[in-house]
Amino acid sequence: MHQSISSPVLPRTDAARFLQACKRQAVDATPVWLMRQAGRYMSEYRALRERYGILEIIKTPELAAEVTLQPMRAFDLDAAIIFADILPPLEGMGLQLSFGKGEGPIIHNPLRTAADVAALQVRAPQESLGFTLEAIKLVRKDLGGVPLIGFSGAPFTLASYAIEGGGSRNYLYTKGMMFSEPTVWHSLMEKLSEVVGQYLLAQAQAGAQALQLFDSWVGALSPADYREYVLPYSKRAIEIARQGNVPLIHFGTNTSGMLDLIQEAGGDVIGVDWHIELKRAWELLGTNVAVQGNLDPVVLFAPWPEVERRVAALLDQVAGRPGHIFNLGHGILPGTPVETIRRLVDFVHEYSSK
Ligand SMILES: Cc1c2[nH]c(c1CCC(=O)O)Cc1[nH]c(c(CCC(=O)O)c1C)Cc1[nH]c(c(CCC(=O)O)c1C)Cc1[nH]c(c(C)c1CCC(=O)O)C2
Repeated sequence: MHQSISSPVLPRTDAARFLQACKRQAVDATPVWLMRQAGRYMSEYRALRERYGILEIIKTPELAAEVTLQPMRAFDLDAAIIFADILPPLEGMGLQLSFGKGEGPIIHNPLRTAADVAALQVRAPQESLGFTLEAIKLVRKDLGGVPLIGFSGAPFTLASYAIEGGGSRNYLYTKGMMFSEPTVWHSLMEKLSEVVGQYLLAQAQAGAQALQLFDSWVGALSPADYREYVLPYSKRAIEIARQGNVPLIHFGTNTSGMLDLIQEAGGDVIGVDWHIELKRAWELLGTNVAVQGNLDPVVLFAPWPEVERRVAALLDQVAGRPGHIFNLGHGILPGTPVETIRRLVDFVHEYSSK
């Protein structure tokens, strides 16, 4: 790979802010980063995607590092997130993954039987996911002190892709295994919690200064099912990751009815979506955690004055309480205007520092 592909990021922001907020310390301005901040809404990303597939980018550390830096050069963000995806750990376990054109991820040999689960391998992340660990080391050199977030899918969300074979609306096969074959389910979740925990820990050891666990689809479960079939495994993964001694953000969507359980599973920061007022979420969670969120990503398609009004209202809800990290409630959508992102990041800093 040619060296000149990545140029360093000049830190404009106060590099300490994001990690201070994770620890609920006072900050000069609310830190902001955005889930899926590298991606198709940026022309720089689309240009690289014309030449390389998404898995090719993820598995080439120089390219993954470059894509990680693209939004950092364009916006005054307070943290970078390593460019990867939640699904490659499943490849390491023996599942065949591809990204179909415009259809999202496909697992070609989904898990359906006890034998499928028994055949899954638990390999060391250094062996199966070394490319992301390498990308973390590369990108740290160019970040000028701005913190880098490593991440993993959570056991439930990974199980849902592994069992359904892709995205899903009703999780019939996933819940089918959970409800009808609980022994198989528990054995799968045991393996996944080990893989996820070790992967997060390895990312911290490679240089990630914070970690995020994405349990994107866990809101599909009832609180009772979460408690019985998921919580112990997310908790186990987080316990392993904690040996890395970096703050951990525990994120899910549609979790308003089980925030207490998400918190019980662990995390220094709880990520919430827009189905609950941020202030109310924080009241339910109590004073021992920081919060991240929670603007509806579709708001960013509105005219700027409307975006500004809503962002100000969100910041007002939690003003004066240390430990808020501004983010969307879920990932940036393709087609989001780049100029709105630029104004959003600057406005969060400006408004919250007054
Ligand atoms: C569920 C999930 C996935 N991947 C991820 C999640 C959890 C977060 C969430 O809930 O949104 C996480 C993810 N995926 C990607 C990142 C990169 C880091 C960042 O946030 O900038 C992160 C953090 C790159 C990606 N992962 C993917 C893209 C787009 C693919 C492309 O470039 O063609 C990117 C930038 C592909 C992907 N990957 C996944 C899907 C469903 C898809 C297809 C749908 C889509 O295109 O958005 C699985």
